[in-house]
Amino acid sequence: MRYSSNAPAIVYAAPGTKLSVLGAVLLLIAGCLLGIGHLIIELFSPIATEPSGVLTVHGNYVAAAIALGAIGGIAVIAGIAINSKLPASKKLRARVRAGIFDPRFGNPLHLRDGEVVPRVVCKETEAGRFEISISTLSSSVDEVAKLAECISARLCGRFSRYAVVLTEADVASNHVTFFVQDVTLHHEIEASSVEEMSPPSAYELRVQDGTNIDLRTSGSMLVAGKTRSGKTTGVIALLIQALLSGPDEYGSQVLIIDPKQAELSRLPHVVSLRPDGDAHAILEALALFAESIKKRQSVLNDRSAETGDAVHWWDAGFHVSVLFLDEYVALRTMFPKRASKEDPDYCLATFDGLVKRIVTMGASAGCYAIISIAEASVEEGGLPSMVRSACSTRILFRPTLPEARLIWDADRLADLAAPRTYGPGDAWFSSTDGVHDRISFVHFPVMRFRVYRELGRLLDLYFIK
Ligand SMILES: Nc1ncnc2c1ncn2[C@@H]1O[C@H](COP(=O)(O)OP(=O)(O)OP(=O)(O)O)[C@@H](O)[C@H]1O
Repeated sequence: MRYSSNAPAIVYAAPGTKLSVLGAVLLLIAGCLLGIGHLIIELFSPIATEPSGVLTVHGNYVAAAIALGAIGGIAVIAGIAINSKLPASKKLRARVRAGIFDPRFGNPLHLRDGEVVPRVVCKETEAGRFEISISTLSSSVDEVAKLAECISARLCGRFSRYAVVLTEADVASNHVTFFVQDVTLHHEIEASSVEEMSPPSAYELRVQDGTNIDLRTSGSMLVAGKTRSGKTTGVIALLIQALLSGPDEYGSQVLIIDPKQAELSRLPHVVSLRPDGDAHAILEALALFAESIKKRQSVLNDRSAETGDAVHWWDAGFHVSVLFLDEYVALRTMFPKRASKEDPDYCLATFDGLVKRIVTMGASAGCYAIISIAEASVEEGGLPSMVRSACSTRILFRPTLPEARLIWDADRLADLAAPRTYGPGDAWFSSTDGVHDRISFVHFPVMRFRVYRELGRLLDLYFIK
């Protein structure tokens, strides 16, 4: 199809609308024919020498009007029926095409007369989510990507709750995909008791309805966000799920390290700094966690040798083992940069070495670190690039684009649609599980029970077992 600056609006309408308009035109013509037939009778019957001839002509007009009226009526009804049965994706496609190509809406792609109009494909990926793909046939990727606002502006009426949340160009720059979703639809989990937080399986952690972290295909997690963004509550939602799985016989742990000496550090089995700032206990706990990875891996290796095939932790009856390092950047500053002769292991290098071992080696033995940083906008050097790249699940609470740039590569963010105003528990999330590789919006569980008390109770139960 080619662009025309004089094209009438109907050209870009949905097929049902086109049929209804055609039906309406036929009805109009039928009305005119009836009128003409009536006029013929009125004007010519008094003066005609052969009245039967006038009646025949009138009869022909009436017959034509009835035929056209019937066809027109059927076309109008069929058009309405087609429109009502049309899938939402097709309706959205028609609306977007009109918004982009109908000259009345301003020709945002600056197409010239006779130019081929880009192909628009729209599919509904799940309830309340659509992907609109527009080819870069006659315009550059940048020009097409700028259509996000124009598309959002066309999302009115039944699509008024929808917005473009992400724009992404394909690798070959052949088309740009706009991710449109119902921004009022809530997928969040609301749990009124801790039991409702049970994980769906031994290797999955629930984030929201339809979004789980699949630990089989992802590694350690990086969690960032400003203070009061819901970061700690979000991590607790994950820890509770690990605790509800219970310990296994292979040395699984739920180890919480909280250097802030805040609410978390008051819970049982949480490792914190000594009041004088000494962090030996933290290094010891990390060393034990790293040691447990070795032991678990050797169990898996023995099983693999026995069966002659790779045995995964989730097949071997292991439960997930989690290390939560709260305020990671602040925690690093607690360790001396240089060790003393008397205590050669007490230094930042030892801490970094242990964290590196855990995040790089842990996943294959079912051991995952959750590393939280208070602000994503940490100075360079605060968040070692090794940690950033090793953490394959990344979560940013109450995100802003400048913060997101420190968590994700710029090319993955360039296409994120204008950020909205986010509240506590709102986050951008990505994971390397093949499903959530693209950054998406999530809301972490709303837990309507005494979270810290339940966390403490579950920690006690976990370590008693
Ligand atoms: N998933 C959620 N949904 C709705 N509100 C939430 C959610 N998580 C947290 N909140 C609200 O946000 C407040 C701050 O949460 P939280 O303490 O987890 O933030 P934080 O980022 O860890 O802050 P800080 O760094 O100060 O500890 C909570 O008191 C709660 O009211």
